[in-house]
Amino acid sequence: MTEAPAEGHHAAHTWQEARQRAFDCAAPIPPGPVPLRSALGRTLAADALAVQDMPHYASSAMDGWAVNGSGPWILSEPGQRLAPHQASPIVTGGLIPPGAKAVLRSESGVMTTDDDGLPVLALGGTAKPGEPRNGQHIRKAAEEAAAGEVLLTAGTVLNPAHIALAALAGLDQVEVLGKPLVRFLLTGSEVVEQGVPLPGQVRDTFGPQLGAVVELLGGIAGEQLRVGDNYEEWISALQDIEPPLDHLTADDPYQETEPPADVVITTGGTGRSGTDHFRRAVADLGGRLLIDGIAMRPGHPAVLAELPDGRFVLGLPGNPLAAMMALLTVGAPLLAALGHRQLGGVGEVPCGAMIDADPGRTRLMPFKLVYGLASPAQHTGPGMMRGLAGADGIMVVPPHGVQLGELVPAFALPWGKPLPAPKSAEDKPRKAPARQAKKAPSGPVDWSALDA
Ligand SMILES: Nc1nc2c(c(=O)[nH]1)N[C@H]1C(S)=C(S)[C@@H](COP(=O)(O)OP(=O)(O)OC[C@H]3O[C@@H](n4cnc5c(N)ncnc54)[C@H](O)[C@@H]3O)O[C@H]1N2
Ligand code: MOO
Repeated sequence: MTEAPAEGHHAAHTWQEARQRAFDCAAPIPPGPVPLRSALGRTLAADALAVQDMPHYASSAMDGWAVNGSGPWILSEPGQRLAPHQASPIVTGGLIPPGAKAVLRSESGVMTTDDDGLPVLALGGTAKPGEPRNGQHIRKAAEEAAAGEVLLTAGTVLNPAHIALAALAGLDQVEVLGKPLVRFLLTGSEVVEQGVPLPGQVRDTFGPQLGAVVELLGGIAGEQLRVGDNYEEWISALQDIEPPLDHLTADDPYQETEPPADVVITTGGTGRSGTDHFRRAVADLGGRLLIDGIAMRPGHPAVLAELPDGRFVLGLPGNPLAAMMALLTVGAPLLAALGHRQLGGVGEVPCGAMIDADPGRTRLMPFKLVYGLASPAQHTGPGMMRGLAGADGIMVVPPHGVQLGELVPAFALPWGKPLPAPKSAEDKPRKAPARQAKKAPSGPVDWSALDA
């Protein structure tokens, strides 16, 4: 389907084309090892095996004495081989000495003397008859797993217990599917990071937000770099957006420092004014544009490029809501492709309003669900965040508009609940024929909640 070009002078992709192109242009990042401390939420690319028996030695489960045979026992030095009727002190987790058959808990034994006045250990205290049974209170070697046993299978999404198990198994790192590392280049000399902005200044919405959204979209949020509106700053930031050298810790075998980014997300500078440098910077670096504008609103100036070193650069418009819509349209499929995931589906919701046509462009409208109908949110200007902050999802309104009650394509927010499942056939609203203006049904819908 070809839509008319969006505002401006260049042919843009449709919303659907842009999503698909962002997904198709990237290949999954190959698997690689990560240290256990970075493995949470990662997907195992290969089975994780026990490096050695677990536990790898027989140990005591109690504080007390390792004993051989029945009492009374003559005490010997800890760690030495025990002959029958010998015992030696041991603590929980201690290595069971050769010859030991069981562990007597400290509360079940007493030190006393034999007929010759020599010190011996005898049953006493809370000891039960027959205590200790053979093997009692000994954690046998390999009782959890034998060396080489598969503990976690490929495909497992690692939770904290999996990571602890891998550590217990003697692993320092695990092989996981690739996950895109994203760095941020936030531009604009009018942007301030804290306090109340003066006229002409604007509070930065991206710094506190983008990393979190990228993580929700399956990326790893890396460093943020800020530059003003000067072209030289822009280009050197895009060239050198690798971490500063003082982050390098040469003696850390697991690299505390970030590896090169897979994706750089820039904010602002996508327009075509003198201070908007995205396209020129990409061209000067020898990169190529993959998406140059999208026939959608808001977010139409979004750009996606690939640099000669393989990094993708996603240019988000400076307007905060526009940037989010561009990120969900282009960034989400790109990160999914790089991260071994499928292109997210687009669902449908019944529309709670009639939305006029806007030839040539798709509109992305934050909506709230009111009695099961998607009602366009208020406060959704490209520079506003209030509508999105309270939204249940985003409607993808086609250029020809939507009739009241008609099903409209929609997607859930990365931080929100999934869209409600479509209702059964009988109570599913009918798809109204496109472009056919119908009168709004005067059915028994209570709109009072919309005023809330
Ligand atoms: N003549 C035209 N002007 C504009 C067009 C157009 O088609 N023709 N499109 C408008 C649309 S739509 C958008 S979106 C913006 C895109 O602008 P840029 O990507 O070049 O972004 P900037 O100009 O740098 O900033 C736009 C706006 O966003 C604010 N901003 C920037 N960074 C932040 C931040 N970190 N936090 C909050 N707000 C930020 C900035 O102050 C501007 O108000 O172009 C329109 N113009
Ligand atoms: O398309 Mo702009 O991105 O509306 O704010």
